[in-house]
Amino acid sequence: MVRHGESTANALNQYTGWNNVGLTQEGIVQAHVAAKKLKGFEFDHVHTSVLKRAIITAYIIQDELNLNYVPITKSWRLNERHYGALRGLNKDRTRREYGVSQVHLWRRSFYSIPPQLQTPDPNVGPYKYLDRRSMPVAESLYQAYQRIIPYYVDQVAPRLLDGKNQLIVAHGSTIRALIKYIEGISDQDIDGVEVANGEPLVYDFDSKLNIINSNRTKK
Ligand SMILES: O=C(O)[C@H](O)COP(=O)(O)O
Repeated sequence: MVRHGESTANALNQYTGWNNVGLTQEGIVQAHVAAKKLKGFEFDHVHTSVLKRAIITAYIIQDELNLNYVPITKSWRLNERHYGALRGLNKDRTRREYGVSQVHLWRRSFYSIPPQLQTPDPNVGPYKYLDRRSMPVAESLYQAYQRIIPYYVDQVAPRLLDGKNQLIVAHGSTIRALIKYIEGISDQDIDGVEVANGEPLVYDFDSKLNIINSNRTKK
């Protein structure tokens, strides 16, 4: 699993969520570095969100590894957690306005829901055929987990059980949800898990999907 390279919003320290921002030059470099770290891996399938910062990172990795031919599935279910009315705001400014602990809760607690949008965004582009009731106005990590894990269970786990290596290129909270599920981390302890841009996280599983090996550093 790889979190996309630095985005233009990351560089401005802005809440992003479902905002569709591109990569910075640094983010492009991080994607190439991630690919170099994955040298030697062969993937049978690539999964990503419908947000371009993840898609471009996935394309860079596939290109660098000469795996352009590998099928890729883009799903809204792998989108970043929806940041509601916080999106586009500067994280330091909200710390000054709402306090450090409130911002920490919004960013890292499993159940805290950020301030909601008045109405969901219009169903256009990749969300054209998404049931309006599934369009979030803000998500806690718990709510995002509810739409991310079914994707993993339906699309990733069966291929793992079939012995297929896969690459997931997604977002900080998407990957935190997947780590929580895969490692069985508690609702409280997920609070301390951070995912850096462009740092590949590798899991090896046995035939029953128990983890045999992982490079994730636990604090
Ligand atoms: O959506 C965002 O703002 C970032 O991708 C992740 O933000 P976080 O570090 O606040 O979870």
